[in-house]
Amino acid sequence: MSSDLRARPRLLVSVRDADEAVMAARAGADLVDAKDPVRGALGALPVETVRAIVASIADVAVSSAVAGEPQDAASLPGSVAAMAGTGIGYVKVAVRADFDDDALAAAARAAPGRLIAVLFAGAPMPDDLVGRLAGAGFAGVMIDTATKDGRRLGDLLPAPRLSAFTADARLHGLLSGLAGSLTIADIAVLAAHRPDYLGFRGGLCFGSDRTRGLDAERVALAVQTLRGLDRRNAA
Ligand SMILES: O=C[C@H](O)COP(=O)(O)O
Repeated sequence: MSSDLRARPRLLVSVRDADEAVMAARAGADLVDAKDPVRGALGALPVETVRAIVASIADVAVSSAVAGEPQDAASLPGSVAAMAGTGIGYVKVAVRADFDDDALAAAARAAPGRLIAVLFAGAPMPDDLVGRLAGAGFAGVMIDTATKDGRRLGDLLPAPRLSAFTADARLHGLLSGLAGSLTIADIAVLAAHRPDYLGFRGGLCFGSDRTRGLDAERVALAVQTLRGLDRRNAA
C-alpha cells in the first residue's frame, strides 16, 4: 500500500466485530478497521475480538485496529504492542503533541512499519508534529474528531488546514487519512485534499448512529462514490 499521487482515496470502514468485518470487506472497503464505537472516538476492542476480525478477512482486505487513547506517553508502547500481537495489519493509536520523541519511537518499535498516529481535530497540532512522527518510525497519520457530537471534520478544520496536513504527510512519506463523522457527501470534497484514506463509521451506519450496525447499502454506496472518482479522474 503506497501513497500514489494520482490515486483516489481508499475507503476505511470501522467495524466492531467479525460479522461487520466480512460485510464491509465484501462490500468493497479497502481497509477494515477494528474499533469499539461505544467506547469513544478511538475505543479499543478486546484482543480476542480483533483476532476474530483478522481471521474473518484474512487476505481479503487490509486491516487495522485501534489501540485506544493513551493519556500518558509511558502507556503508549504497551497499548500498541497488545494490538500488534493480534496479527492485524496496521495499528492506530491516538497521539498527543506533548508525547516526547523517545515515547513515539518506542511505540513505533512495538508495531514496526504498521503504526498510524491519530490526531484529533482541535487538539494542539504543532507544525513539526508530522515530521516528528515520521522520524519516530510511524507509517501514517490520520486526523479524526474526538467528540462525536454531530460536527464533521470540515466543521472543525478549514480546507487549507486539511490540504496542508495531507501535503505534509506526503512530504514525509507517511500515509494520510481524514475521518470524523463524515458523510458520503463529504467524499468528493475531501478527496480534493488527496488523503490516502477517508475513514467512516457513523455515516455508514443505520440512522447515521455509529453505535448501531453498519448498513451494507451505505457501505456499497460509499465504495461506488469513491470508484466514481476514478472514472471522473480518467475522463
Ligand atoms: O476511523 C474512522 C472512524 O471510525 C470514524 O468514525 P465516525 O465516522 O463515526 O466519526
